[in-house]
Amino acid sequence: MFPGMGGSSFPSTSMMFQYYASFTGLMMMITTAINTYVPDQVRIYIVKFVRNIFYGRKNAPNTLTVAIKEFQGAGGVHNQVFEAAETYLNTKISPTMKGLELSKSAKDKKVNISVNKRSQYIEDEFEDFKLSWRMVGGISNSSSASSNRMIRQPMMHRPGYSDAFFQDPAESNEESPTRFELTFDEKHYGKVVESYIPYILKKAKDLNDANTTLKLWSSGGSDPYSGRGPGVGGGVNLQHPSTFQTLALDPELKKEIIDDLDRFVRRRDFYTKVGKAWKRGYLLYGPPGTGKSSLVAAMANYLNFDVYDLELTNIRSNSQLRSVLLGTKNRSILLIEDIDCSAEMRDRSKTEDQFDEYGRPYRAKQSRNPDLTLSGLLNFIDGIWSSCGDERIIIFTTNHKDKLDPALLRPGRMDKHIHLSYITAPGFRILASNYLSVEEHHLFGEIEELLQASQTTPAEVAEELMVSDDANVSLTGLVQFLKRKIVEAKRLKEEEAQKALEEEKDQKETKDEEPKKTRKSGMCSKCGSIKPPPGVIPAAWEC
Ligand SMILES: Nc1ncnc2c1ncn2[C@@H]1O[C@H](COP(=O)(O)OP(=O)(O)OP(=O)(O)O)[C@@H](O)[C@H]1O
Repeated sequence: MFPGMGGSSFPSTSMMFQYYASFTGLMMMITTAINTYVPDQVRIYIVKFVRNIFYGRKNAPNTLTVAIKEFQGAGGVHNQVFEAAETYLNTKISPTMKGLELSKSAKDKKVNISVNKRSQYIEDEFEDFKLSWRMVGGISNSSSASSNRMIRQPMMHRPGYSDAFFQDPAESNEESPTRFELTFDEKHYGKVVESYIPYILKKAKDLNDANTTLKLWSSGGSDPYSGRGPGVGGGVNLQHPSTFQTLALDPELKKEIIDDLDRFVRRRDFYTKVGKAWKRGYLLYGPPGTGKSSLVAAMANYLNFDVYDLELTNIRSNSQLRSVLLGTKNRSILLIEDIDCSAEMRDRSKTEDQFDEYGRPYRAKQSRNPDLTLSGLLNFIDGIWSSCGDERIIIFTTNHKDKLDPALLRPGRMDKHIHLSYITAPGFRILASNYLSVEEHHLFGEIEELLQASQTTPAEVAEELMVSDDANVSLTGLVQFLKRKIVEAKRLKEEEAQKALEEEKDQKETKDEEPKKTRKSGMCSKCGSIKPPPGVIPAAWEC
């Protein structure tokens, strides 16, 4: 009979709770005391002892823990196994887990559920054995601190696997690199390496291919040595809605670009066979507002590639550039915009005008690295990508192809040059359909004629089409805008012609005046020498 049970042989429910609470409290106290006062080596012994009681000395599993670091090697290249594990483990979520996170971007079709992997063990089963995952190390924050606490409490978690976590307690400090620890019975080592890890890589690739949320990484602002990744700041979801459907481009050009991309992603074997890095370079050029950035986003959305926006002005040294490049993932686009605005990338033989032909001031984009030249940058990218990159695209954009360093324009340097120009009738129809949902309208004919007579960018048309949801209002506004634009262009042209005429006249007058001036000042009209030869009258002599 239990104390406090009265005449009954079973404890009451409230008594049961009391016993349970006391037992749990006692266990917690013991655990805390062990963790605080018992040295690690003694704890290992206790864990082994308890494990042998559970399993018997012979049957106790010998667990093995392997570390999968976020970055590999001294250069800090992304470890594909780590990336794959991160993606894969989100499929192992159960509602009882701690740190569940829900998110949804405007682009996602459904709510994404992920889990804070630092806060717990995630169990998995493969074929006939079990494995346990946990993320440790990295940035010092509360969640990593809590994961470190778990390392120090093996008795509270999976006695069979505990001693592996004691292998190197010092490694678990908060400054250690972020990594996954994968723990399993060592007899399955071969299966893990040969089957389980390849299975995770494949599974993660399938998941990534199906996932439409792309990332835009920027090299701007973040400190590459802060430990938050090698030089590329935290990625933000790329929510640029541009796709090949929404892009106002001539259909042939659109098809050409899509075919080129398809061909590129299909040709892994070809690149391996010819011993070339699997990469492709595009130079997008054209006036502002013709859709260069929109095309980059459409390409990323089409291929499901992340975009790394490399801001050259933030690059201070070659080692930083190297670090940034090494931080880029496979299946990604490296974007370098407005390459002509970077003084180092310009053709130095061209005059440094203050304004471009579109009336826009040149943005002073000076790399902080005086050693960085265009050919240096290109060689660097080639070298790094040849050795460690796969399935990469590099895109340069410029408003001024004519001002670029010829090194970039040399045949074979960029694989494809794409000219984005002023809008044409098919492009306009795409925008009208996207913005106003109209496929046909009585003003279309007039608008198409006006577009032909003007140099109008898709950005300008898009702005007019957004004025009202009422197609009549927006299209009438567009007609007026185009008419004004044509009148204005005509006026500017006349003004320029007038100016040119006046300049020509001035030059002629100056030329006519020059000999007179020379005579007046007593200078030779050919060589400019001031002293006339002896016996020559200053007003009329020549050497
Ligand atoms: N070809 C296009 N198709 C659809 N929309 C476009 C196109 N070009 C421009 N736009 C619209 O104009 C906006 C600005 O265009 P975008 O930034 O892509 O031009 P850009 O050529 O990159 O300009 P810049 O040279 O100034 O960087 C886009 O957000 C989009 O709304």
